[in-house]
Amino acid sequence: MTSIELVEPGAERPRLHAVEVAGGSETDRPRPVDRDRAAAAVADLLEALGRDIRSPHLADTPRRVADAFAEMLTPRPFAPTSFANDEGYDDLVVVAGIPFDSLCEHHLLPFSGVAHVGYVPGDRLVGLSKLARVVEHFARDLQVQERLTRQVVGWLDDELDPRGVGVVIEAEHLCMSLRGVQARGTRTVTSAYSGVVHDDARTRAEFLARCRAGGAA
Ligand SMILES: Nc1nc2c(ncn2[C@@H]2O[C@H](COP(=O)(O)OP(=O)(O)OP(=O)(O)O)[C@@H](O)[C@H]2O)c(=O)[nH]1
Ligand SMILES: [Zn+2]
Repeated sequence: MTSIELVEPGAERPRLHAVEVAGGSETDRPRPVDRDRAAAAVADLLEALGRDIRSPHLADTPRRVADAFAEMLTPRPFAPTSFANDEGYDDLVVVAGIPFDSLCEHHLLPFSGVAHVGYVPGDRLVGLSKLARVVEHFARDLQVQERLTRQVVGWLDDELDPRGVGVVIEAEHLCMSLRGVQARGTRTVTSAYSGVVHDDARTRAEFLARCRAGGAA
C-alpha cells in the first residue's frame, strides 16, 4: 500500500505509484515549486504585458500569483487506505459528482467540473472518500482531461486490483470559454474503463446509469 507523506503547498509533489503505471515516469516528475523564481517570472510577465509593476496595486501580485499556482499544483496528501472485502460485495460502487479543479497544460487556465468514479471490487474495498481524494491528487497538476481520466482508472486498478473500474469526467475549460473560440458553457465529457466495466456492456450501462443518477447528463 502506498502512503503519502505530508507536504507544504509548493513542496515536492507527492507521487502515487499509479502515476508511473498510468503514463508518467521519473523523468517527468515535477521539481518542487521555486516561489521566488515564479514570483520574478510573474513580475516579468506583467511587464511584458505592458503593466506597471511599480504600481502599489501590483506590489504583491507576483508573490500572490506564485503562491496561487503552488497551491493549485499541490494536492492535499492522503493515505489511500483499503480494507478486506469480507462480505464479498460484488456489485458496482459508484461515487458520483466529485467536484474538481485542474489546470489545462496548454494555457494554464482552469478546467473544472465533476468526476464520477466507480469500481467492481475484488478482494479489497477502498474508503469512499479516497475516490474523491485520488481525483484531486491527479487534478492538481498541469493536465489534459483525457490523461486525468485514465490516471484515476490506473490508480484504482493498481491499488485495489478490482474486477473493473469506470471513470467519467465532465468539465468546462476556461480556455474554451474565456478566450479563443469563446464557446461558453460547453462541457467536455471523457471516460475510461477497465476490466468488466470495459468488457461487459451491461455493467458499463449500469455504471453510466448511476453516473446519471448522480448528476451526469
Ligand atoms: N484534448 C484536449 N484538448 C485540450 C484540453 N484542454 C485544452 N485543450 C485544447 O488544446 C488545444 C490547443 O490548441 P492550439 O491550437 O495549440 O492552441 P490555441 O491557438 O490557443 O487554440 P484555440 O483554443 O483554438 O484558440 C485547444 O484546442 C484547446 O481547446 C484537454 O484537456 N484535452
Ligand atoms: Zn487550455
